[in-house]
Order: sequence, then structure tokens, then C-alpha cells
Amino acid sequence: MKKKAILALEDGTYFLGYSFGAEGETQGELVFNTSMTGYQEILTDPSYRGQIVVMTYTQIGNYGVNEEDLESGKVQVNGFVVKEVFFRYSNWRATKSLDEYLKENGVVGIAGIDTRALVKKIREHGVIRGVISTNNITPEEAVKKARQVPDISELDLIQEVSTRESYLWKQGEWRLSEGYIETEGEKPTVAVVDFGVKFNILRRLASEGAKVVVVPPEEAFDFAKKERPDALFLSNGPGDPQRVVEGIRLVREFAGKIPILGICLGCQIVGLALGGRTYKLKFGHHGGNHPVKDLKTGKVEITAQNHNFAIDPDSLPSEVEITHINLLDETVEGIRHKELPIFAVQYHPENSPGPHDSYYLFKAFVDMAKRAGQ
Ligand SMILES: NC(=O)CC[C@H](N)C(=O)O
Repeated sequence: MKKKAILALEDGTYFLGYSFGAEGETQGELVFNTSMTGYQEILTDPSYRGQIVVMTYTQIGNYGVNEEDLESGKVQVNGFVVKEVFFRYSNWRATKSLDEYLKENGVVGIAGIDTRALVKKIREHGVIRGVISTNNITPEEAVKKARQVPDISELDLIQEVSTRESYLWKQGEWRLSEGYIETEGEKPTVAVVDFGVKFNILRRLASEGAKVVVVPPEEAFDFAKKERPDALFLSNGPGDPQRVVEGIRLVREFAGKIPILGICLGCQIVGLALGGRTYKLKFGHHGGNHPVKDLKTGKVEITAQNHNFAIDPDSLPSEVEITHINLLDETVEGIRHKELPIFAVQYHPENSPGPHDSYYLFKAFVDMAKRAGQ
């Protein structure tokens, strides 16, 4: 017999389903992800801290989990909601089931949910707070708990996911039957400010030949002053960008001194540091098929995305140019400073999971850093 579980929302709605992964109770903001594959990369993306992820794709778990498709050392989502979960899996790289993996990581999942109805609700209401419980509580109790979930903008989530100490990253590209290739990047040195960086960002930078040093946010300022890296990279990460004051200060200090690239949270930080404002989107962008237009070339890239906040285009000063927009809702997807070597994208050029259209951005950045380091 499958163990029963409940998913309750702050608006009073609840869904009954069954438990997989860890048993117990969890809470967070619900967001939906439209990727058809890549649940392991999604689960381990540190930007999902504080959030319960609902998959729109209906069958999850059928290829198990493996030792390689990790975006960080563990499962980061607060909870996982699916229509149908597969306890039996089949894939040559798989080492265990999704159920075992979530159990090991202590993360609560719920299956048997009408995810189409749930996604419609999130689209109408916007991001919504919720609770998953396997504890046999009444729907009324569960709804009450959902209403007590704190707003994500009140939480300090970065400290839960960023590194405590600096380290050198050596993993490069993945090759069939070899796995990830070790690289010893020499130059340029890129200091990655870790707000919850995804491994594939580090792999992309290393693959382009950079020496990648990952630094905790609170040490980044002193590190950049002392070690003089050739470029600064601001990573993705969870929570509200307005809370990341050390990041904003860092960009203001080093703008024009060394090249800077920001991705996702890093992009929002760059926007704030250059004088813009950020706001919360109704239900964010989470998926692998968002069309983004490069306004200079007119080219459209199909991108992977995971964000709830965005830069307000009207808030940007005249020295900052909007370089990319999202073709679904015309929100800002990329900015650059017109004179200084600073650029940033809201989407995820490292993909993972997602299409590889935007890999060229890492080369452009490493080339910029090479020139700066000469
Ligand atoms: N992937 C990210 O870096 C997310 C950035 C930010 N936490 C947001 O939700 O918008």
C-alpha cells in the first residue's frame, strides 16, 4: 500500500496523493518546471532552495538517477510534486531510483497529483505557498500551515548553499565513456562568486580554458583585491536579489576594473549595482524551452531558465543596454554596460537541463578575461 500524502495551498485548495522519497512534512513556494527531462539537474539546482517544484511533464523517475548529472552536492528543492513517479527505472548510467535518492537526501515528494490543475492554479494565482505532508493531518491543518510559510524575500538562503571555503574547480566537459574530463586551466583566472553556483557553469568556464576559483560571497571582495583575478563571475542562486548586498557592493567596486559576467541571480545583482531595480514575476520562468532574442543579431536562442525575479527595464540608467529579451513575455533576459566590460544574462547559458544554444557566451567571457589579463 502506498502511503498517503497531502499537498495544501495557502488559498485553501488541497490535493491528495501518495508519498515518495522521504516521509514527513515540508513547505515552500510552489513553482512549476516545464522541462521534459533533467529532473536530477533540477532537483540539485541550488537556486530552488525555499521552493517546492512541480513538474508539468507527467512521468518522472523513469531513467533513475546517476552519479554525474549533479548541479550541486545534494538535492536542494524543498519538495517535489509529480503526476506519476516511476519506482522502476531503466538507463545505463542509473545507479538508483528517484525514490531512493530523495529518501537519502531527506526530501519529501508527492505523486498522484493532478499537476495540470495545479499548474493552472499557479498560473492564475501566481507563485503560491504550500505544504506537503505525509503525517496524516487534516486538510484544514495543512492549509493553515501553508498560510504560515514565510515569504521567500524574508529568507537568507544563500548561506545554506554557498561554499564556506575557496576551492579550485577542475571538471570540464563530459565525454562518452570518459565522463568529465579533468582540466588544468592556466589563464585567465576567473573568480566565481558562489551564491549557489551550478556545477555546469563551472564546467563550461573550465572547458573554455579558464582557471576557475570558487569563492564564498563574504570573501569575494578581499579575494578580488588581493589575488587580482582576470575576471569576476557572479553565479546563480536562491532568493531575492535585493538581499545580496555584498554582491551589489562587489560589482560597484570592480566595475570597469576587471570584466564581470553575471548569470541569473548574478544578472539581477549586476542590474541592481548599475542602478536598476528588480521585481518579482507572477510565476517565474522555469523550464528548458524559453525563446530569447538577442537584440543585436536578431537571433533567437532556446534557453533553460529558472528564476522568479527580473530586472525592471524602465529602471535601467542610460549607460546600460538591454541585450536580450524573452519572446514569451518580453521581460529582460540580458544586459550590458555600454562602455565597461560588464554583461549579464537572466537565462541559463550552461543549460543543464536544456538546449546548448547559448554556450558561446562562456567563450566570449573567457576571451574577454584573456584580453584583460594580458
Ligand atoms: N537561478 C537563479 O539564479 C535564480 C535567481 C533568483 N533567486 C530568482 O528566483 O529570480
